Amino acid sequence: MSDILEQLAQVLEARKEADPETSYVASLHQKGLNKILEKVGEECTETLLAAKDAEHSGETRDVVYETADLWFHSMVMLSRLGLGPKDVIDELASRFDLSGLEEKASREQ
Ligand SMILES: N=c1c2ncn([C@@H]3O[C@H](COP(=O)(O)OP(=O)(O)OP(=O)(O)O)[C@@H](O)[C@H]3O)c2ncn1[C@@H]1O[C@H](COP(=O)(O)O)[C@@H](O)[C@H]1O
Repeated sequence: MSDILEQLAQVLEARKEADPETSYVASLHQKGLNKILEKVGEECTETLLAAKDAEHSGETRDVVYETADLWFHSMVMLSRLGLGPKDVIDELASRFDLSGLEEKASREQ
């Protein structure tokens, strides 16, 4: 799994107990789950608007920026519920059919 996602998850855990005056993540936790979900919804809308613009303009920078905001707020939501990026990565991995790749690797040896 991405080291960055895992390191960010560790920072998010630590920020649960931080000062809401100085930590954005702590301020979200102080406001509660509904505020965190509101931010996930906002970032989702901003991401899809950026994607629609990108299809017309060919400029993809905003899509990457808004998707990072969406992933970040989704990670705060997961953290709030005692989950982390590993839970999602494991779920994706369980859906991923590795059989074709393993077969190809053994042919190449
Ligand atoms: N990756 C991020 C990150 N991405 C986005 N944001 C914040 O998410 C918010 C995005 O919301 P908006 O775009 O709606 O901006 P806004 O109008 O300021 O937000 P609201 O007032 O509506 O809540 C901004 O305040 C950004 O600063 C982030 N804040 C923090 N992090 C990471 O989280 C770590 C802990 O942050 P603190 O809790 O602030 O120490 C940091 O070290 C960073 O690595």
